[in-house]
Amino acid sequence: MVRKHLITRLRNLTRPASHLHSHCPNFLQTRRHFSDAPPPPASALPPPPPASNVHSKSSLNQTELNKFASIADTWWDAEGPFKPLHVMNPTRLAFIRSTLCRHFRKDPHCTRPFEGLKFVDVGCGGGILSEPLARMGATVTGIDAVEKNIKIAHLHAELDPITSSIDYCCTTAEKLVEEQRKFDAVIALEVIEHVAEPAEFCKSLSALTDSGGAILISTINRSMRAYATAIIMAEYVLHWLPKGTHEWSSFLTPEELVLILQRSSVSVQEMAGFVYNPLTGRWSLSDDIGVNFIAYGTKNNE
Ligand SMILES: C[S@@+](CC[C@H](N)C(=O)[O-])C[C@H]1O[C@@H](n2cnc3c(N)ncnc32)[C@H](O)[C@@H]1O
Ligand SMILES: [Mg+2]
Repeated sequence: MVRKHLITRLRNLTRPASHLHSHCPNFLQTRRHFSDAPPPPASALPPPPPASNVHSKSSLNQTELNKFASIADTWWDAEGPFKPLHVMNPTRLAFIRSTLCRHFRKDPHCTRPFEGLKFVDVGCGGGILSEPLARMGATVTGIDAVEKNIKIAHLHAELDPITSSIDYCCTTAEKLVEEQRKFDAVIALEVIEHVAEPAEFCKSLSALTDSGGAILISTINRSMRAYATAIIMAEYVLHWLPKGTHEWSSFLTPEELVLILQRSSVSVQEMAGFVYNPLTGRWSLSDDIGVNFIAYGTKNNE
């Protein structure tokens, strides 16, 4: 049901941008289905650069990286600043399992459905997503721009023979592109709102994806509700996250993410929201993409 709604919305969204602009003058208004924030000016998205531009700009935003470096030793403290990611993990893994099993025609009920597939976890932090992916059989490369994160991730993964196979490296997506690395699935959860150039970052993620491969990105919608819940509530009232973790202006709306990915040769096939139930303390998948959301896309044939 959730999936049906979103797939119908996505059919409209994933038509070429030029088509939307020329035949659907109300496009910016229809965005309000997804976001209650005022629409950005039409110039908010830069025009696509020429195809010959092979050198991506750096995705590094040193202010953001400093924030993560300062709390790196708390990655595996389930009650620490990364508690929200730990609590969200089963829900986001459910989405990843279901979309990638369909994508790669794997049995979602088997214990190691991703056996034989190469995944890269971009902005892996301490490895809280990389580890379960490895347990599900994937050959995982985890990369992060913060050296301390990679050290923690490596030390933790060493505790278990299955996760000790994860290849952790302190680097960036654009550097892996320069090394001509390719993966079956490229996953970047809760990273894009912390990078310097989201559109360039998506181009790098796309370049890392093998033809026929898949991309998964999760982030926070630039909506008023996200400002109220993901920033005011989470940082200033409930103290789930350190104050200043997120900049509202760095969030992308689902529509912007779809367009940026489209310009990077990635077609978004499905989106889902993550919603928090304060009574159970659990997250679940929803068609409400007004705050936290995840997108699954496929690399177009070039
Ligand atoms: C909120 S954490 C998400 C961690 C992990 N993806 C997860 O969801 O469990 C964001 C991570 O992205 C990393 N990061 C930020 N900018 C990056 C960049 N340009 N390239 C690689 N990693 C980056 C940070 O160091 C941090 O570990
Ligand atoms: Mg974040």
